[in-house]
Amino acid sequence: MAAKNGAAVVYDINLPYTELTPEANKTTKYHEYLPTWDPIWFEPLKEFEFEDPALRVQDKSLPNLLKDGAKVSHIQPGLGAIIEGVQLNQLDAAAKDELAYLVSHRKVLVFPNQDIIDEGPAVQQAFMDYFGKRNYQPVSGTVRGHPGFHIIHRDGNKEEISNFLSRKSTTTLWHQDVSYEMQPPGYVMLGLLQGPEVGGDTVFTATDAAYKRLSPAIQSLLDKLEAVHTSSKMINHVKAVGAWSARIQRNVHPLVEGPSRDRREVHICEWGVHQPNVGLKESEEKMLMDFLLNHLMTGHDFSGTCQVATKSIVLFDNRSLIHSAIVDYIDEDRGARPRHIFRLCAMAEKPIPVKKLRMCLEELYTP
Ligand SMILES: O=C(O)CCC(=O)C(=O)O
Ligand SMILES: [Fe+2]
Repeated sequence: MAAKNGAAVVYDINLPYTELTPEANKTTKYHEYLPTWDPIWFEPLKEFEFEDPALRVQDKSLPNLLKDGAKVSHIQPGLGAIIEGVQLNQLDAAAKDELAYLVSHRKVLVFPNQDIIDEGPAVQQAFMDYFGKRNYQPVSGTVRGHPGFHIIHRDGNKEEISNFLSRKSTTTLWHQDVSYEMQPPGYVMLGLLQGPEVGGDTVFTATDAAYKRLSPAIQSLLDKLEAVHTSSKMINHVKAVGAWSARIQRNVHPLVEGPSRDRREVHICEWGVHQPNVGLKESEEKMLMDFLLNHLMTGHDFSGTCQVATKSIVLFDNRSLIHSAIVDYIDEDRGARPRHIFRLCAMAEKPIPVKKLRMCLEELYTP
């Protein structure tokens, strides 16, 4: 097999689509997007060049993106915006650069009623390829023929949800997407194919704002630390549900990092904030993690909720946020009401040890 940088090699073995109950089979609207678990080998990634499209923008009034009729409503003063009157499938290169600029400044944008939702996986993947190197996640169900897609489909899923809640007191799982890659995703797209009328929202917390709130003493301690990011827990989950997965990814990133932009963000992984050179002890590491997680999760002045209605596209900057799905659309008898979402990630720069907090709570069952 020729070693290509991060390429996906799809074997000629088509496993059946995720099995649905007859009821879920009827309610599912986008069968083409049901998760498939065909064996795919992902070549390890080598370092690659990344140029952030946001850095090409000169005119900060964003005239190519925000034309007449576009409406920008902030979700929270420092975070998030709902953009109406813009169709993502109509954007040219200059407008996409401005989109990247707006995403990286507001951190998360919601675009309701997007026609691109119905244009198929090839069009959606091509759109996201503009924003960085395509990500193949080695541990998730994907769209057959389009291994860049990561799919979450819930309809019923009674056993999975009750197993999960037998160990956890909430469905909230704060994380950063695919942070175990050497060059983790920057721009990320979520597309809601089908969702409940109420609920199924996504919460976001800004890790640069969280860092700024800390005292200089704590900041300078965090500045010296690194965190281990690994896909091993997700792979264990994937194996537990009987699926196939290709490789464990593990990378060590600075805990606090700063991109070529002007802010500091914290990047943490739940199962490791340690730096052998600094030599934190286990109890110190635990104390620090508990403190940071609590700080990030309870900082409602730098977090917000996005209402993600059917046919919405959400774009967020994975470098300066952590986020969580909210699985609150569960009926006692049936389990989850239908919710079907795809995620596409565009990988960005290698985290560099300057000033931002990379946070990942990836004890996840899916992402
Ligand atoms: O379902 C959502 O709202 C978010 C999903 C997510 O965080 C992920 O797939 O990584
Ligand atoms: Fe995620």
